[in-house]
Amino acid sequence: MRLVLLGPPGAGKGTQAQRLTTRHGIVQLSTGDMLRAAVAAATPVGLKAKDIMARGELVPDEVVVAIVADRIDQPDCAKGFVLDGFPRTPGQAEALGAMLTEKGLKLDGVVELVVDHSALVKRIETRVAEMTARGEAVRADDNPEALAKRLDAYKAQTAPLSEHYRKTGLLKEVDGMQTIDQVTESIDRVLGVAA
Ligand SMILES: Nc1ncnc2c1ncn2[C@@H]1O[C@H](COP(=O)(O)OP(=O)(O)O)[C@@H](O)[C@H]1O
Repeated sequence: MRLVLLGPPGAGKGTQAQRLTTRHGIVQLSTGDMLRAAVAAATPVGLKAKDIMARGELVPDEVVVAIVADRIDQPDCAKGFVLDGFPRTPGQAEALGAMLTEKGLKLDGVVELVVDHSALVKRIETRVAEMTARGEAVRADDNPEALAKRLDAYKAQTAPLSEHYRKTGLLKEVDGMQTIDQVTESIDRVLGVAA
């Protein structure tokens, strides 16, 4: 199964992607996690991405596309994957389409977690408070200024992808305001798969 998870920051993509991996034996490809790993390891990509990410802006398409292209060639992706945080721009969606066509693969679905934007700020504040309480490091972009930018970037560059995938018949919308378990059930339902 090859899936894309769409949804704004704080929509719960990471949580649901994780659940999809354990339930369906596919791998989670989170460009956010891959980029944060590159920043932590101070690789050339990490050095390029660090400040852009901390500001809440988008890393250039060619950087992210190259990372994903390398990753989906790895053997563990053969059984399928769920892309979390990619594609995020029309250019990335086009690059993904080309990449898959070239490999003779296709997407099975694009699941959009539909959430109330006013709830997102609260969710991210809660995530920060919980991580701080556990003594974990908080993400550099989990602050009000960067979050506002991430939401703006989503609205301007990522939200148009819903329309694109609706036209191709791949889009499946799920109410992301339900409980975590209910969202998981709804995803299984729209995909027509049982856990
Ligand atoms: N596909 C992508 N294209 C460009 N930048 C990306 C992409 N994925 C992640 N990033 C960078 O990493 C940051 C964090 O991404 P992510 O972990 O998916 O966070 P969230 O969905 O919570 O905003 C983004 O704000 C952006 O700077």
